[in-house]
Amino acid sequence: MAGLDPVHRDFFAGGAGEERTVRANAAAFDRLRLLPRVLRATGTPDPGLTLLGAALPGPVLIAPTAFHRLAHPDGEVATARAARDTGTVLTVSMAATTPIERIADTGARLWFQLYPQPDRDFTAHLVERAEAAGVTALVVTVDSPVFGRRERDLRNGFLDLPAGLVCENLRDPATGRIRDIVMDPSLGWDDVVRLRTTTRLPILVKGVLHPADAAEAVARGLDGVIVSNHGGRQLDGAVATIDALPAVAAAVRGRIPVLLDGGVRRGADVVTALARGASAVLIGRPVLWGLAAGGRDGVAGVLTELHEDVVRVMALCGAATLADLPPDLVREVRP
Ligand SMILES: Cc1cc2nc3c(=O)[nH]c(=O)nc-3n(C[C@H](O)[C@H](O)[C@H](O)COP(=O)(O)O)c2cc1C
Ligand SMILES: CCCCCCC(=O)C(=O)O
Repeated sequence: MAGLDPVHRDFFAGGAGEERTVRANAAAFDRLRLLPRVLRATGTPDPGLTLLGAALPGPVLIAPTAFHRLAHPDGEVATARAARDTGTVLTVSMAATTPIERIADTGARLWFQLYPQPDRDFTAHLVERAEAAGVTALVVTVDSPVFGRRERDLRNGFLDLPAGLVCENLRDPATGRIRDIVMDPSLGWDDVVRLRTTTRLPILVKGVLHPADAAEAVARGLDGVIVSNHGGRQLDGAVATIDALPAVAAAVRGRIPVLLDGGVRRGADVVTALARGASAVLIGRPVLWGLAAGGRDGVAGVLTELHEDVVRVMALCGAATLADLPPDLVREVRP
């Protein structure tokens, strides 16, 4: 990407270990094909949906990604303006480089992603701050008991943000200092459920791949699961998300929304994920590339093109609405 420091580009593009899971997310979509229906007189398809009580124009949301000001000086504010102007949700990373209040000032619909910290009081403060800023859901990332081994970053010596950039939402209210993010290997289901004592926001768990964990999320009264392997940045060798999705959807049986991220790049990928049981999808890196290329306009361009592609693919599959995307629309082919 022109203008993007190669070290930062590697941070955005890279994954853990051999990057097998980064590649697997895309390769798994490549093994799936659509079996379209014809002569359904659909007219122009409507990809709108209601998710956690909110009407959205389409099923593509923005996944939480760290450090947007590495991609563009306007950082998360630019991303939020694009989300607002296209009507989608921006999931703000806990590792955002802009205070949540400034992001919320754009008027975008926001969710807030959280790594629960071992300091439970600080975690409660973070959640209260995000809720006060106006976010409408909490996304708890559960695939990171430890930090993945990101070999590009190790090779590049990328350990710290450049001078002037910090994780603005990690400011300690008592000292004014920025705290480090701690990946907590002692985190358990009880800790996630306990967040209910701090917030009335719906809680989604992000990073679920096993159907038994999805069933546990339902049993624990959580509000949604996001099938995710963190874009291949945590467990290298983890299953591709589109391969994990059908069993997760079967375990959840429609009781709470199932979302998916990882390798979604085209309208056909979105339609494939919805036919396999997702209510909606999220995209990570494409937003960062749009942001690096053109700030707000670059992100809006990525979101608009993908939205239009979803509508086109729905038309070509004979689907008038998202309810017209049954599992038998998707066929697996040999590699
Ligand atoms: C540069 C980068 C930073 C990320 N930061 C976070 C984060 O702070 N919190 C989180 O839960 N996931 C984070 N993720 C994972 C994304 O939310 C998402 O799961 C992944 O990017 C989806 O895959 P895709 O990039 O192929 O669309 C990050 C991903 C990337 C590429
Ligand atoms: C120690 C900083 C943690 C930032 C985490 C961002 C993230 O999740 C990623 O995948 O990168």
